[in-house]
Amino acid sequence: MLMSLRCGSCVGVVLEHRFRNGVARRHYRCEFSLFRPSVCGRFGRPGFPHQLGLCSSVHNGGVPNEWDESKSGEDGGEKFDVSLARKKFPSIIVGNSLPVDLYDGSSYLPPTASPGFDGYFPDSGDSSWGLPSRLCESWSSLSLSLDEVDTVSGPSTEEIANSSFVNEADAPIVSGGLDNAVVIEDDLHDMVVAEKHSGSTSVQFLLDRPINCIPGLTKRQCSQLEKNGFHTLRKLLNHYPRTYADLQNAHVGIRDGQYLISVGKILSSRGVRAGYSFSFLEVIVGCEILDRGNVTCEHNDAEHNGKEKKLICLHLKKFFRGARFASHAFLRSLQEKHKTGEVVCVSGKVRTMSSQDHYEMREYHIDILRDDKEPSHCDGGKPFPIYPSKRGLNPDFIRDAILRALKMLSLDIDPIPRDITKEIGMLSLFDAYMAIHLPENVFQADSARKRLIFDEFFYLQLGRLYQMLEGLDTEIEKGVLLDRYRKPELTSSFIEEWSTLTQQLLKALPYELTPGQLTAISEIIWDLKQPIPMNRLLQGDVGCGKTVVAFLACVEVIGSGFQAAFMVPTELLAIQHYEHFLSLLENVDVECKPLVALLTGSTPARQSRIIREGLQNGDISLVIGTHSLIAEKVEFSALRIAVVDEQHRFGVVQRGRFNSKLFCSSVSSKIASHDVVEQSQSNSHMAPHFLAMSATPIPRTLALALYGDMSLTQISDLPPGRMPVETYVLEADEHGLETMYKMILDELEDGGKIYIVYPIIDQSELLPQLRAATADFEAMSQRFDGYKCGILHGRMRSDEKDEALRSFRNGETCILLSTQVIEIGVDVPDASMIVVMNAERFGMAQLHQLRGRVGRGTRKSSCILLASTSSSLTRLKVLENSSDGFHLANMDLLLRGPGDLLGKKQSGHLPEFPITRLEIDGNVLQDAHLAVLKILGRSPDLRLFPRVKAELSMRQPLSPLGD
Ligand SMILES: Nc1ncnc2c1ncn2[C@@H]1O[C@H](COP(=O)(O)OP(=O)(O)OP(=O)(O)O)[C@@H](O)[C@H]1O
Repeated sequence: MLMSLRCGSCVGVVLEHRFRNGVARRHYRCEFSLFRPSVCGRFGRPGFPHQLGLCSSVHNGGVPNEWDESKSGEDGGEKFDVSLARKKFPSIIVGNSLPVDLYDGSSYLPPTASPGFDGYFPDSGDSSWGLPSRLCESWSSLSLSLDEVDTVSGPSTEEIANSSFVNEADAPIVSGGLDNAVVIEDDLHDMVVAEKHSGSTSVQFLLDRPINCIPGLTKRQCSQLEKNGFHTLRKLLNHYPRTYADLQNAHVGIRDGQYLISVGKILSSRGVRAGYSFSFLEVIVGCEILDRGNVTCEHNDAEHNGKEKKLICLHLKKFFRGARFASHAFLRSLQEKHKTGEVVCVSGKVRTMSSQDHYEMREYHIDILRDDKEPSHCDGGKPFPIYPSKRGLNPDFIRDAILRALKMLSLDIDPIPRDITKEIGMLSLFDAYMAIHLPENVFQADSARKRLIFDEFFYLQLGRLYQMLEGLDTEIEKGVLLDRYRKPELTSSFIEEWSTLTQQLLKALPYELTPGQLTAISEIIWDLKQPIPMNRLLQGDVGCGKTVVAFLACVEVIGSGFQAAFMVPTELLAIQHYEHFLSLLENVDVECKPLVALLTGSTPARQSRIIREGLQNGDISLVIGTHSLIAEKVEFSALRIAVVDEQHRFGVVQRGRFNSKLFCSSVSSKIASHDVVEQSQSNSHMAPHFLAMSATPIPRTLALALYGDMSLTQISDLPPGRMPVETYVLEADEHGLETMYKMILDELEDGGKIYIVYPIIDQSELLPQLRAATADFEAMSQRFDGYKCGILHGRMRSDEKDEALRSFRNGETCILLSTQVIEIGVDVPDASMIVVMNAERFGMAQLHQLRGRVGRGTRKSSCILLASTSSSLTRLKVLENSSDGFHLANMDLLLRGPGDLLGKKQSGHLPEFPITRLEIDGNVLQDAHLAVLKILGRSPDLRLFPRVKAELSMRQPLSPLGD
């Protein structure tokens, strides 16, 4: 229940009483205090800390205050006598009675949480910004301008409702707006929100208003922003910080090679001509940091902030080669880019220099902060946002524009009802925007990050499920579908529901599927039977048996009269899969076996033409191949599933092309069975199902998979009898090499088969430290006399490669010297040892993949990683201790850096703002899934959530199925 009344002591205060179970809670908002602090100084003071707690956000209408407490007791939760109140205050609105208009709501300014962010408001440029004491004036002028530019409307039912949820963990009761007040029980809440929706359209589209609605920006500034892609408020607000600087430089000691992010002043900048065609730029930045030598555990913060700081000099160097870079004009322009005295934030890896406290940075990022900002005395230790640079835009200007945009936000910009986000511990969208741009601390920023990732996942999944529901006719069908999603154990098909061909293949397998494989294939087949294209990532550690699962999926569609395509990144793998599939098919007891083809870059032209014809007329049911499969000339008659192994190895464009190979309506595959002809007719215009496989969940892949709206299937067990691969990290000194040779010999004498992997094919003068496969061939053959060596690398012809692998597989050769060409998918079950030369040259995920080439049978296997630099030992030791691909992917993420904020770039260079952290983001995905089910469970057609629906179509235009 809501009561609206004026505060007796000042103009413009709205007192709201919300009731639940007879308990009233008071919320006070001083609408006008934001404009006129002098009228009522008790409200909206800029100094109020904005309580952006991690999960327990508190926004007392944006204004918690002493008056609140003194009048309403500790939590404002005293019993309230409605009838008495009604007598006293005729303006109180009870039940469905019409509202009494107390004031004109048109001048309403959303109760944004300006307090607490004051420290950040810019103090350059427009002088009315920034100084905390002037914040209210800023708001005042802002509000007026807002009105002038068709500002957000008065608070809607939703607005109040949302803000009430933000306030406390109390009832999800919607209080009435200023023009309407209704008592609503929980389950009616959304209905009313929907009804009142029409009144809040301007709020809904607030984020999509053009950039020129931001008050205080000149026309030139607006066009500058637009030129850089910031066309709307949303675009600007979604320009998230790349990282945050600790302006206090709380580093305690610097090591060589350490990644440093530090704030300091430019001491000098000079462009130096070092030769006719050689020059460099050196910018020296002086940074105050804590002096490690003087820091002991007992020292308190005060001491740290005081005399124990010391100045270090960072020498940022950039080198140029070429006569034109050595000209005076060029060097002058270069050095003038960095002005002495400018305060900057620098990040990059440091190298110690010969003079003490001097460090060199060769690959660095430099961001100009404010000209006048004293690094060590500002912002009270709050993280200072550093934005990705935009060409031609001054970073200060971007920051200012974002702050102005933030001030336009209202509490209710969130289309997702607060009760839902609150239940899963997410910030409201308003809080998330505030906290990502103006965090009080890194935890807040992280919570904001989660919420923003949540949104990405939420709308992707919502779109997908919504489309599925739209495809169903009856409420019962919709209910069943939602139920299955709620209970994932139901989203799998029973073996009896599989096509006859699939069941036959299952019977013919030389082993039993593991529980993980069985669940995976059941889920996939369930998806294959749905009327929308599957988009699924099949993940599992190396050697867990993903291939057979993918084969079964292909066979399922073939058994239903369609075609399947299986794309792998190397020719070697294509041949291996082809032969593997044929061998499995041999044992299948069916009358008409499907025709399988192999298509790679080495397939002779004539043969390739025949295969293409076979695919076009439907004679060929399964084609296995490399990226040749997505060549323009390849057309399918009835492609129903595209499987892509190690999908991250293919470029986005390549994958996209595979995706867009639309399945044509003519179903003419010769294997068509009576099973599913009926199904084929109903969805003959659907895009093919897409199944990606990966044993290396590298962050980028996973992030893309998640953002790319993929369902995830994980195989978490290994076939029985597998033993973990023993891993040894050796330094390539004399002792290490001897140990390695001895281990190889022992293994050979024991009947083992060994891969030796090299980083390069031929010895290179430029890289003398790297061992090469061809150069070592003779030496290895001599050393292990009596054991035949083979060689395999990417420059060999296709048939030579095939032959080399075949010889190794059948035991003719016991040692295979190879490059990383064997890294993906090569399956020789009795290979028992792998040695990786110059292991430091490989990424962790790569090494894990290489290690996965052994231990694929029942024989005990080992892996030797030979490191030629002692500095890489620590990194490699991680592999010694873990055989879990997911863990290693996370370690890679930590060591190489998390890439760009929303996974758009993978820099691998910076420990940037950590928006893509696997473990956490996995949970967020789960949360988003739950939220989607909640929303659709309440309203499958989103009728009750018009704002969610509008947002969905904004983000992901709802296209017809399969488009
Ligand atoms: N259930 C099972 N029981 C026993 N062996 C199995 C089972 N499933 C698969 N295998 C065998 O395990 C080996 C590895 O399988 P597969 O090549 O499918 O693994 P993978 O997950 O694709 O590995 P990678 O990621 O390295 O490509 C193969 O020799 C395969 O025949």
